[in-house]
Amino acid sequence: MLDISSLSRSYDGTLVVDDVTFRVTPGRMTGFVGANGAGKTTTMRMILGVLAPTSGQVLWNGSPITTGQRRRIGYMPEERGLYPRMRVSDQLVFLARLHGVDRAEAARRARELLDHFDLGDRADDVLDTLSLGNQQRVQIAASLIHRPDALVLDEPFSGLDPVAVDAMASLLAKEAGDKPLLFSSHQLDLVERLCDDLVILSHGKVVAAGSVDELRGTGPDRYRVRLDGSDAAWIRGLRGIEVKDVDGGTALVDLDGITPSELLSQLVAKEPVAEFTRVRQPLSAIFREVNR
Ligand SMILES: Nc1ncnc2c1ncn2[C@@H]1O[C@H](COP(=O)(O)OP(=O)(O)OP(=O)(O)O)[C@@H](O)[C@H]1O
Repeated sequence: MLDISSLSRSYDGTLVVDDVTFRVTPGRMTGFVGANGAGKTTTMRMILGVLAPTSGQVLWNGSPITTGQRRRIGYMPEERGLYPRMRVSDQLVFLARLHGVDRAEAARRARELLDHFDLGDRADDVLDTLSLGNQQRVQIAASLIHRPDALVLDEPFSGLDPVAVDAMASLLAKEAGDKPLLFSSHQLDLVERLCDDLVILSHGKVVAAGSVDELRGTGPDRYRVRLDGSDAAWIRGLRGIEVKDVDGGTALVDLDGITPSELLSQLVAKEPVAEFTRVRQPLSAIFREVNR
């Protein structure tokens, strides 16, 4: 269990991470989102210990994290940091060796990851001869090379095409298994699809955190209603709802003091109902709301 506890960081007296607290639960993918400059990278650097917090701490299984435990985190830094002129496999073996993995195991693990990532035939190529997307895959492989106990990945999916994103995401989920996995992203649709939990940062503060399901359920109690008839305008006259939109036989309504069954009863009393669906907020709406 990885806990970020009241972490703050200031630069020249300006707080850029402000009392940030959240949990990265093992076995659940946690997405870390926020506008440019919100403080995601700074927070991740403090988790890894490459940047000292002004105050607060990082806990591993309830106790302040040690240097040894930090070394067991797989980190993909924003600035990346592989050697462009080094062969792909040599690079992975080198990184594994830095983590204390013996040479034979490092070579085996590098081969295994490259095969998983469909890069087996590029193992002996120099990194910068690979496409940017494939270099990105190698970066992800590098964060996994020492079989880490947790993963902290800064924008791991940037630059990948949608098919590669899905492939990488399922490999990451498999590799992470029941370990904590935190990743930052600007791609909200992707975060919504992949993550179990979400932390939204705005101007250095956590403005929303929880399971994606919980967060999407926090908006208005909104329903889409499709009637058999061609004009749903009459529902504006019903009590206990606020009609947001009417388009032919379809209407979007927020409940305002009545239950869904009460609304449905009022509707069917007048006309057959072809569809009655709860509309959950997309993540993009929550994101806009908290960043206002
Ligand atoms: N070394 C530094 N010196 C001064 N200010 C810094 C330094 N590093 C980061 N900052 C500032 O801290 C704030 C947070 O930056 P950070 O990189 O953590 O945001 P971010 O959420 O990762 O942004 P992005 O999504 O654009 O990568 C920004 O205002 C940035 O300018």
